[in-house]
Amino acid sequence: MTQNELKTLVGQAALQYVVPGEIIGVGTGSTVNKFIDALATMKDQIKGAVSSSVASTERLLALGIPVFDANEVGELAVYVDGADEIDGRGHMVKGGGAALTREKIVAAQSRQFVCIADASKKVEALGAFPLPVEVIPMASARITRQFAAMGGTATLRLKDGAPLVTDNGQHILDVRGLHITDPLAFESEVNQWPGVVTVGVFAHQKAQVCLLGTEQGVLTLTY
Ligand SMILES: O=C(CO)[C@H](O)[C@H](O)COP(=O)(O)O
Repeated sequence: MTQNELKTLVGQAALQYVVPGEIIGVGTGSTVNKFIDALATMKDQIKGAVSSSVASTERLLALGIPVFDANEVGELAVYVDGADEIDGRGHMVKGGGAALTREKIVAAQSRQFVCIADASKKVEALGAFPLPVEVIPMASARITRQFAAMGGTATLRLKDGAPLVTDNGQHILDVRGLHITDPLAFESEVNQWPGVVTVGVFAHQKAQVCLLGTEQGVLTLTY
């Protein structure tokens, strides 16, 4: 199976976690796009979605799924999102699509995080994928130095030759060379650095379930 087919498989499999009559938390990325397409087949059974990005909002609305502001709704039963890496305890690296801040907000508002990913995302330890960190632009040079002091090399993410601007109007640093042995402690520490909006380690907002797309079918991992 191609990676695209595996993404379709897990996107469809996530429908089993959709609670009829509820508002669903929806993440961002190519795997989530498959979930959104599948969700459209049961749009009459749900109230709508809370979205983690402008891109997902546009896709949801185009398919006729109402999108609610996070502040208009209470706790969500389930949040479905992809990941760039997921370890054996449900800790993830996210933000390859630059949506990490809103993803963490919607995840925090949800009782259950269902991660959907193809098998290439499963890792022993986080850190091979460059770690996305959303930062306030005026702090990016200092934050780059702080990562250098812990052995990481941060580079400003560009789009069309200019710094990428997130949905929140901020910048993204991608950090290579980190060894994240304690994701909870790492996330807590980096989150405290002035100018860091969100670090792409999701350990406090980890997954409770991962639907992993493999050649043998969908593997359900629980944490
Ligand atoms: O964190 C994300 C976006 O910010 C995505 O969930 C992550 O990058 C995985 O994306 P894809 O499903 O396209 O591989």
